[in-house]
Amino acid sequence: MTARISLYQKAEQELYKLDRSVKAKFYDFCHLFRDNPDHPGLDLKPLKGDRRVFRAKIDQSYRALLAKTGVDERGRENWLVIAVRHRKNVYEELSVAVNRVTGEIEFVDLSVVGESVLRRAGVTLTPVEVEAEGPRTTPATPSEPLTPLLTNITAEDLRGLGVAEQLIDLALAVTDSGELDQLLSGAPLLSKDVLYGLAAGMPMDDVRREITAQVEVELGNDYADNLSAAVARTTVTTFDEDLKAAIEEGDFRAWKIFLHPSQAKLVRRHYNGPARVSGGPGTGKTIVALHRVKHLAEQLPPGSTQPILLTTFTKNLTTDLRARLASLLEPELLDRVEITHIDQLAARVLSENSGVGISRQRVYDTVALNILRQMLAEIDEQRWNAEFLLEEWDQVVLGQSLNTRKAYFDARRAGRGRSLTRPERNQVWKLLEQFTARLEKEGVETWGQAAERAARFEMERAARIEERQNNQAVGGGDTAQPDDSSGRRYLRHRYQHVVVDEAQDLRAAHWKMLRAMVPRRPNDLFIAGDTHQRIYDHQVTLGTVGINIRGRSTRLTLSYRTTREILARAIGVVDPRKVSYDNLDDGADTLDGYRSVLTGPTPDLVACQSWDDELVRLGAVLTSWRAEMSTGDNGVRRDPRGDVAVCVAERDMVSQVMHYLATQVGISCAELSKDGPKGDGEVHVGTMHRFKGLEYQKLAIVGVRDGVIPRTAVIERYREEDHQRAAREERKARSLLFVAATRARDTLRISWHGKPSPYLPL
Ligand SMILES: Nc1ncnc2c1ncn2[C@@H]1O[C@H](COP(=O)(O)OP(=O)(O)OP(=O)(O)O)[C@@H](O)[C@H]1O
Repeated sequence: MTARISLYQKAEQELYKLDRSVKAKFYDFCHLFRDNPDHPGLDLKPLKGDRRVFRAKIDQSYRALLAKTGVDERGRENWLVIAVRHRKNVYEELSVAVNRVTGEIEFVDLSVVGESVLRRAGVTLTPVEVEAEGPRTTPATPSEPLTPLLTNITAEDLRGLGVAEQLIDLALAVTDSGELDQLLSGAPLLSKDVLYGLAAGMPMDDVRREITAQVEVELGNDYADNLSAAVARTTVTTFDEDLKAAIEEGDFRAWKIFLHPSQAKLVRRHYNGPARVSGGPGTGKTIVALHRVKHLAEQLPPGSTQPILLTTFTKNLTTDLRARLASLLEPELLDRVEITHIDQLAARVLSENSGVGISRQRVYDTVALNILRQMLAEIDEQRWNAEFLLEEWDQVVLGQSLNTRKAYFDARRAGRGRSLTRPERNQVWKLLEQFTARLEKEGVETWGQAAERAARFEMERAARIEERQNNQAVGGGDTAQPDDSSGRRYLRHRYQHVVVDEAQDLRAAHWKMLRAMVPRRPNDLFIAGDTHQRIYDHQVTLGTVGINIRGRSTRLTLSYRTTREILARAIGVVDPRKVSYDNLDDGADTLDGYRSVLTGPTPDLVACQSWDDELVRLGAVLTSWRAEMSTGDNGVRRDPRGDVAVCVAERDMVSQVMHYLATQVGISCAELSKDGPKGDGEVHVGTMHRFKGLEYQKLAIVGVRDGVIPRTAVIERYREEDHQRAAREERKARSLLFVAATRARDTLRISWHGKPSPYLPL
């Protein structure tokens, strides 16, 4: 009799942690088991508690726990490996169940539960093998008058929210977060999410709406006994296709195979229009966006016309997205996707339309600001300062595509701080006309201007497409006629689907351009972003640029990247009690319920005497990190290249840090540029802006002092003349530090000299 083997997600995670030699033996075990589950060497036996669960021998010390989930049409038995563990941690009471909310197979690992909790809940565990440790726990004793961690919650509540049956009494017996951690380290995902949510103070209704309802499916009456149907609903790795690779590649492959149910639901959902996913750093927004692209690509017919656009704000992130997508998609599916960063896309639209406009060198706002300053000095303009005018131009004039003075007089200036009288608007308009003429004369345009022009071209095209479709509907011509405006493209929408990552930083013009590039129909735009991480000045209400996400917004709350210790401090930086964040629409976004299941060392917050002192201490820490990381599991040496980074608060510090580390400490560095790391130096060094979207195992942030984070001089100046602008600058500085701090996976160290930044949670 042959068998088919699949692997439960939890079991796969357990495997990652085992010694290489045990992994190899497990692989051999699977081969043997597939050929003949009754092979005497495997010693397959049911447990006494749940007779659907069997144990089998991998080697002298390790056992596999398996559930027989059915027999296929060829008479082959289907087995699911639910756990791989040392024999002393195999107990007769272990069981599998089908979750009443998700309909998925669940295995509750009671072997990790703390003694005191087992005792309070009156649970006894009997080791399967005689020579293993004696029974765990004694019956409940009444002498522990401890207050439960979860109060005002009943067993029935937990059951309704989808907590695994075996965990309910135990969860109610837990008295502190340490016990909860221990209990949940072996728990099914939904139970983990629900219980962590409740423990973090999420109201029950929110847990039901944001966690349980997200993964709920309709189940028939016999769901509890039908393991075969339950396996079909559960994400598993099959032995034939993925198992070897999964074992060999370890955790790095996890996200490619297992999406959290709340992530998977977003990936596969049918949306009647634009949809948005939000969530704190590391909650998997990018992963969801990548899987969404895969899902959309799979629905499309073959071809290489790239009907899906995956775009993001910065150039270096497209490199990362491209690499991740290439590892997720077959080449033929990859051919259906274009990956371009948003400015590059705008530039392409402009070059395709170059016959219509003039081509100018594109410059950053800092260059434009200098030109404007110079112009104001030349004409001796004292009433308006350059920063205010540039912002007014970028946000109001360009932001709303205002082409005439009349339009500017009528324009809404919401969020701009001070109001302007009609004569003042007249003055401002005149100065801005002079300024744009000056830019033109110098042969330059800002990226904001370029985006605006590109949006206009695309909107005009969209209008022509619509017109032609209307004509066609009443008996007119073909929609695939050449479009004269570019001469290179046909008159149809560029894309069928657009997926956007880091959405919080896009400009209004970018959104208008994207909106025009894709027809208005289901699944047109999928938008991932977190407004707590907005580090540029572009705040957009999507509704005003024709993108309606109402009723199609979902928030992810579980961080996969950052430890709980790091999150706790990072949340203090954005301080949701003091600062409010938008939801890319008219409402507010929050980080409520944002949590991590990972734990690690408490971040180091280090006060230094001077910048030199900061450098010396940084060098010492990096040296110790290198030593620690170079010796991996089992003493095998490992190259920590690219896993450690130094993030600096001021531009000048990049070269200073790199020079110091290279010459005084002997650590080679790679500067994080707009295109990603330059060279293959061991430690990446860059400014906070460059860290957007990236992650590192260990991260040091240096120079986090008052006056720099935030730039007090700039803020004080604004505070006098433009209150809202000052508040915006402060919020941006908080977000910058928040983005930087949440790039660390395991270890975070923040240092400063002089007075620390007021945003540091000291
Ligand atoms: N289902 C999953 N299984 C395993 N790992 C995951 C999963 N989802 C996300 N991750 C991991 O968590 C980390 C963060 O994911 P991702 O970059 O998608 O988060 P994000 O929400 O886009 O973060 P940020 O807002 O900080 O850019 C990555 O290392 C990713 O591989």
